[in-house]
Amino acid sequence: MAKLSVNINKIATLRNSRGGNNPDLVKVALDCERFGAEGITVHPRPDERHIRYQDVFDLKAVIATEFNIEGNCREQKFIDLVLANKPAQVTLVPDAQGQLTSNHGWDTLKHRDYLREMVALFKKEGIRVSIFVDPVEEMITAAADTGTDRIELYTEAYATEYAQDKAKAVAPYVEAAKRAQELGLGINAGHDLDLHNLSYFAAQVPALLEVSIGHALISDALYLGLENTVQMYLRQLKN
Ligand SMILES: CC(=O)[C@@H](O)[C@H](O)COP(=O)(O)O
Ligand SMILES: NCC(=O)COP(=O)(O)O
Repeated sequence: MAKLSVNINKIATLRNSRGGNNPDLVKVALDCERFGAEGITVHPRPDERHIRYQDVFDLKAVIATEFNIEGNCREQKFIDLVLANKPAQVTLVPDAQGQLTSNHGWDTLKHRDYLREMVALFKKEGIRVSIFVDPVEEMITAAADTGTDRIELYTEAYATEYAQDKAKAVAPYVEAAKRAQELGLGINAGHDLDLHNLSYFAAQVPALLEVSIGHALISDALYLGLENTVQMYLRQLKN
């Protein structure tokens, strides 16, 4: 069964909107672990609009499951942060500065030499490396040439097309995973996976090791916890 790594970026977004420590990011990470999550994912961005660099140190000190740090290794600050914390896994994502969210995988052909250098740097420190890629055969093949341990398949296209034709939506991911398997690469996946599209993806894509899920999971936590919470507030007003 693929592991679930919970991406807690959105908890930090909410916390930062008031400047205090509510919700408490570290507590949420520990709660996710207590409830069965097998990993915690964060994606610190250069503007620190959600995960702050200090959060990474605070999380690393306490979490017991797999810590996965995602980000763009073109930022020296990101490289230093990862090397200082030595997470179980670093996922290299080619986002531009100020980008709203991740929207494409690496061009592993164009950036093969650079990625090879980055992969070696992190692996030397005992950190597993995963490269974020679109489900395109040449990109998977060139990713293997970098020496990376794993790839993370960027699943936004699957999530968007799922409602219309799920078999067609998943087909490129199945092919990409087969190619990755042939090349000896581990397979992760993420972006816009949710309660509707996840089980089909996990059933169809061979050798899936890990999914990282944030936006939908945190949104669902609000929906599913809202009834209890409203009732608790109402109880406070009764006397
Ligand atoms: C790498 C990836 O797939 C993203 O989903 C990312 O981790 C989310 O980042 P934001 O929370 O900033 O949208
Ligand atoms: N790597 C993908 C991730 O961490 C979470 O993506 P999303 O569920 O927030 O779209």
